Amino acid sequence: MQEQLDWERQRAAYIHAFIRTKQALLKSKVEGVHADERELKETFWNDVTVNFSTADDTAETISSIKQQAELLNERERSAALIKKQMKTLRRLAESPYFGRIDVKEDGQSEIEAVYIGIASLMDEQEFDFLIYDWRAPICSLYYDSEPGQVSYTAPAGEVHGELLQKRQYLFHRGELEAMFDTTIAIGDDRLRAALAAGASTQMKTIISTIQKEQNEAIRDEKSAALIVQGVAGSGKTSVAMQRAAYLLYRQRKHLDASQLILFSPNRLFSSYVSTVLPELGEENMTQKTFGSYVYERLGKVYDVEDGFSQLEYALGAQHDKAYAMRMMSMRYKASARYKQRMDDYIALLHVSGLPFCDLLFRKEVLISKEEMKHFFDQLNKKIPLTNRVHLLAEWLLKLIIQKEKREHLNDWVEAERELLDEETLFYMHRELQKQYSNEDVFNENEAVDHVAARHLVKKAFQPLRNWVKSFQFIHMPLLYSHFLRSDVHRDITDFAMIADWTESELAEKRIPFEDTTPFLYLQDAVQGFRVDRTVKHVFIDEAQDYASFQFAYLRMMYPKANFTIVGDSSQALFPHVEVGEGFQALSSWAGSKQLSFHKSYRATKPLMSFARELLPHPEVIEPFERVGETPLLIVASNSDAHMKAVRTQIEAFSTQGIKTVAVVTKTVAEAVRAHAQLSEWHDIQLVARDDQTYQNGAVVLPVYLAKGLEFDAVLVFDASKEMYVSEYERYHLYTACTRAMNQLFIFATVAPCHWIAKVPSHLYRRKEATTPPLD
Ligand SMILES: Nc1ncnc2c1ncn2[C@@H]1O[C@H](COP(=O)(O)OP(=O)(O)OP(=O)(O)O)[C@@H](O)[C@H]1O
Repeated sequence: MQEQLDWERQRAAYIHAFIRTKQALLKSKVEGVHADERELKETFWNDVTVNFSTADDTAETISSIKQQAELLNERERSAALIKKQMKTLRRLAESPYFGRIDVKEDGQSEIEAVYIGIASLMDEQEFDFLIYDWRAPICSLYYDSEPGQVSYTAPAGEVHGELLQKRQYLFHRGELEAMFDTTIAIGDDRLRAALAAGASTQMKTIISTIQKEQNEAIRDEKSAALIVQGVAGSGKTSVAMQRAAYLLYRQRKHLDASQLILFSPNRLFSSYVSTVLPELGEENMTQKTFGSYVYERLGKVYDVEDGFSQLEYALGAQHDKAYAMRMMSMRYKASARYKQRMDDYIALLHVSGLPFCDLLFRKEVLISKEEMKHFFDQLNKKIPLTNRVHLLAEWLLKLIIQKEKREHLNDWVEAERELLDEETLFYMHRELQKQYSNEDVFNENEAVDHVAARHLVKKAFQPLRNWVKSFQFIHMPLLYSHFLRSDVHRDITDFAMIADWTESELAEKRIPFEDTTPFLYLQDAVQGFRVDRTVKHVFIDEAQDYASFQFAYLRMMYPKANFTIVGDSSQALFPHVEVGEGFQALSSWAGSKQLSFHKSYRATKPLMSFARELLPHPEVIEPFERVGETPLLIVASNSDAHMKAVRTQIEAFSTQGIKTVAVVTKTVAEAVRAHAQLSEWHDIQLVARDDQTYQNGAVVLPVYLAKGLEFDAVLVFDASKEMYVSEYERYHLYTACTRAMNQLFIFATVAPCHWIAKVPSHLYRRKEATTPPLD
């Protein structure tokens, strides 16, 4: 083995030297391009013949400017390309490869040693790949296969052969530190080492330790929708991110990062994953949250409730007398049944027509809703509904122009003209003088009056044009309530109450979160769907929190896109989604492929063995073998003792130098209260909104903002008896516990909730905390 290690060290040194030479070459190349660029900029006008005397001269001038600009652009593009190559080389210099497979293809006499790294490195003179990009087809064998007969799919078809050996390498600052031969997939030791390095506030890449089941998801190129149901910590987000990098590499001729979009659960999460693609040498993709998308579309006109406010209500407003009704409203409106009923309703709109709003100008009706209805109804009903709406908009805009022309004679114009300030009048004079500078006869004052009147009328009419262009002449709240009042909902108990409540919200221009997607859908159905055909791939993370209605909507909005949808039903946090309902709906998508991940990598074995017992079917989760301490349940005799115990633990973590510590609460209100008390003693951050960022250290946050993230240590702030009661609060508790990588502490006053009480006692330690002496 020593002999082989020496040989590998020599090769590593050779590769290192090769990279250095290449770096030097690129450095001088980029300097040359920059020098060219500078010279081009300095001499730009020397090489352009500027002559505007005749049309031909002008055309020639423009063409020569264009030519120069193109030259400059070309230099800038080459400089950018070289810089990208230099960046890749810098990464390779640090750790050139992490794996090697020896493959003998059928029909070939030679054994090829394939070294695998973050990017490929080629010796162009020898036509030799010194390093293969991990995304190259042959590298699939590294992740999937054990030594023996193997095959992989190459662009030209299936390749068969024998895998003779698999080796892993550890580099530190460019130096080969260790290597291991392995017969199984990717050695557990390497993975354990990666996980033991602990949590960080930016997600890490996993390319050197991708597991077989993960590799299948990353490399799938056939499915129109790849759906991954995976337990907590099974690598769903990691897979989604490496898959994006994989697709960008494999389809690089016709796919770039701007055509990829990721729907993430919140902005904290967006920032957590934002470094993965750049680290893999790719541009970042666009990231959105569903809430931000809805806000973009409806937020200008309506007060749109966000998902987190809805959740806070669901978790904390049980005393509200409308609570049961609201919860029912959330579930029903998110369901596939509700969408189907809305589709049926929309299909009839071309006959039943639409409700309109009066167009008001200075508090008076300029065009009445009856006039609109009259125009709309006399249009041929065979014309699609959205086209008729557009025809009505055109007609309204024409009427507005006509009315605008007559408006300057009205008294208000005269009155407002008197109020125009000096500066505006001065500019009007100047404009007029410019316009009429060659004319002899010119009554300037009269002309200014005229211009001022036109200016005032135009300004006053502009909002009317915008109103029409944004289709506000359709009374959307009324249309939505017509749908609520239609008798298709008769099988829903007490639906009249839901309809009354929704109408009263809409009357105040408020849209409850559960109504946002249906409302948008109905609005788009009459105004025309604003689909985005440029997006080629949509990634949806934490998909368990999407209702089937939301999935259906997104699918329609991105008609040219394939989908990668990852989630875990056991982490369903949102009350509007019936657990598993959204996922079930996905199975009917044409061309979809479903994969399940059962192995959980994030937490140590004792932590995951405990957390899975919180679920109805713990057996489906397979914890990864990694040693650690069992969770500690601390039951305090009263709230003072409870607080003291939490404080003591945070202090202990700080002394131990643990970098990421999260105090996880059920709601934001609880987080604010906890933070108020803890911050008297510790330097601790509060994350109460999804636009806040988190650096290292201790943080208090509600579970729905912690979802998707991970921490070295997690303290479940309060898991007392009355805190986690219902079935879906059970999933909140599970989500909170599964954020921990290495240490988990659960606090309760008097008694823990029954979800914890039913966990077998050998899976955790228990400690009592009594009233502390006064500080
Ligand atoms: N193959 C792997 N190699 C190294 N680390 C991995 C691998 N798979 C997962 N991990 C690590 O496990 C942790 C959990 O991964 P990730 O966040 O992708 O899981 P998830 O399924 O999205 O989790 P959750 O649903 O609980 O948020 C991360 O630290 C990730 O780096």
